[in-house]
Amino acid sequence: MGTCIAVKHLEFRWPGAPSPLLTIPSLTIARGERVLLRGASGSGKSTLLSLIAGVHQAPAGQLEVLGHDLGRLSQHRRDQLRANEIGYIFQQFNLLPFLNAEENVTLASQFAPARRKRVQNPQQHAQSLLKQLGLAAADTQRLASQLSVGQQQRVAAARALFGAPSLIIADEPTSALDAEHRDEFIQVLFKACAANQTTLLFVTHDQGLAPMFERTIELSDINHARKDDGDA
Ligand SMILES: Nc1ncnc2c1ncn2[C@@H]1O[C@H](COP(=O)(O)OP(=O)(O)OP(=O)(O)O)[C@@H](O)[C@H]1O
Repeated sequence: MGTCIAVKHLEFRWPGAPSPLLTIPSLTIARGERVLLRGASGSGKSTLLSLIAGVHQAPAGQLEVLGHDLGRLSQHRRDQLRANEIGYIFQQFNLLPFLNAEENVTLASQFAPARRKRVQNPQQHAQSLLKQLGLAAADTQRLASQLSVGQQQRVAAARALFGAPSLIIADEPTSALDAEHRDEFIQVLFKACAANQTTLLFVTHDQGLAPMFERTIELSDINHARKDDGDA
């Protein structure tokens, strides 16, 4: 199966902070795994995601993503790896309001040559992802600003899945949904990931989601920095 994410002795402190936010001796996530990362608000979940996505760099320890040691890559190479291999679903979706749903999805390809190469027809691929995620055909041509929150969430997921990236990082993408829509959204996300052996790292502080996932990681269990602080 292989390894998707391998962390060893990772340490990260925000500039000016009195102590490290993250001290993680070890964390391994296999390729194709669907993992829930849970932790209290402010415990460092988004920060860990930004390290895995190569947005920020940890000064100490080792962080390998899809076989690449991020500590040895330049910012440019990390940006390339993220664009080509990591689909990110943000808490606030970050859709472009003046583009329609389909255009928001295909836009991803313009910055990611490897993802673009894996797709023969971007429009068709976007339509098929949006359909799979439950967006009605007519809604794919509507501006993102005119879609409901739940519909925007589906578009954000389709954009992340465009071009079959190896890893999907989802940062609390269901926080605005009711329980029924939330479970349905997660199921379609699972289906889309399973189709491509995509690893899913899904972050939440919602206790109720754990039974849906293969594995739940409690950040307070793996992060020794927070344990020392006693406020995990
Ligand atoms: N860019 C930044 N600069 C300095 N400190 C930051 C920055 N981003 C986050 N922090 C701090 O790092 C800590 C963890 O924040 P983070 O967003 O990683 O937590 P989280 O677990 O994702 O929280 P939530 O569930 O509320 O989204 C907080 O104390 C926050 O203030």
